[in-house]
Amino acid sequence: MRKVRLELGFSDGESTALTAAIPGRQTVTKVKIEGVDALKVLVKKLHPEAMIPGRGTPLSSGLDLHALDVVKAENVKKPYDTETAAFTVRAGERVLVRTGLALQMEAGIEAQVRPRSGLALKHGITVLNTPGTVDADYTGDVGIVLWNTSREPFEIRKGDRVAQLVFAPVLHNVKLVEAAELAETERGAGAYGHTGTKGGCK
Ligand SMILES: O=c1ccn([C@H]2C[C@H](O)[C@@H](COP(=O)(O)OP(=O)(O)OP(=O)(O)O)O2)c(=O)[nH]1
Repeated sequence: MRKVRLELGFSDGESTALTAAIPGRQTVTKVKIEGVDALKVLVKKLHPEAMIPGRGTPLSSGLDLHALDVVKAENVKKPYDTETAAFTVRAGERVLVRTGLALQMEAGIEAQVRPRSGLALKHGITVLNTPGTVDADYTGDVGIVLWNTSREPFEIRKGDRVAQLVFAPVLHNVKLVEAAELAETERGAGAYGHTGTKGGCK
């Protein structure tokens, strides 16, 4: 008989350890967790035509974000333009795609705005500041800084899924402590190609 130990850490810093006996030389191949609620993130429509994002498949990391309108940088504060059905992003141009949605997240969660790979590969459409950071305490429109890297204009219709939103854990309680010296490491100050590109790592 062998024992395995599982430790659960909670958001308030508490933790609990569970110990279970497993017979003989068997290994644990599956851990099933029940009774754990999904993390809830509030979403508010800032315009009735805004669309709530969803996952393509249950285990998709991202929820696809739908375009409500498209504005240039100087017009981000303007009211939504829901009269225009299709917006053209010129070759090389960057725009803000507004979703008409606002979020409210608990401390410890951030949302990241990321490109969709199909649009990137087929049309050269990416998110310029990827991953865009949506702070837990930001309650304005979730925007997508979209960049048409191609030589062709790209059309965005209202409702198109042009980027994806990934929720991720983030540490807020990190304190920078000034130090005169840092401990020695194998890498030291080596960076920007320090380990090369050929062959395997040692
Ligand atoms: O792709 C993005 C990036 C940012 N934001 C919103 C949410 C985020 O919380 C806020 C500020 O983003 P960030 O900190 O990246 O921008 P900044 O240029 O540093 O502005 P600020 O001074 O407002 O923090 O803008 C988006 O909606 N989409």
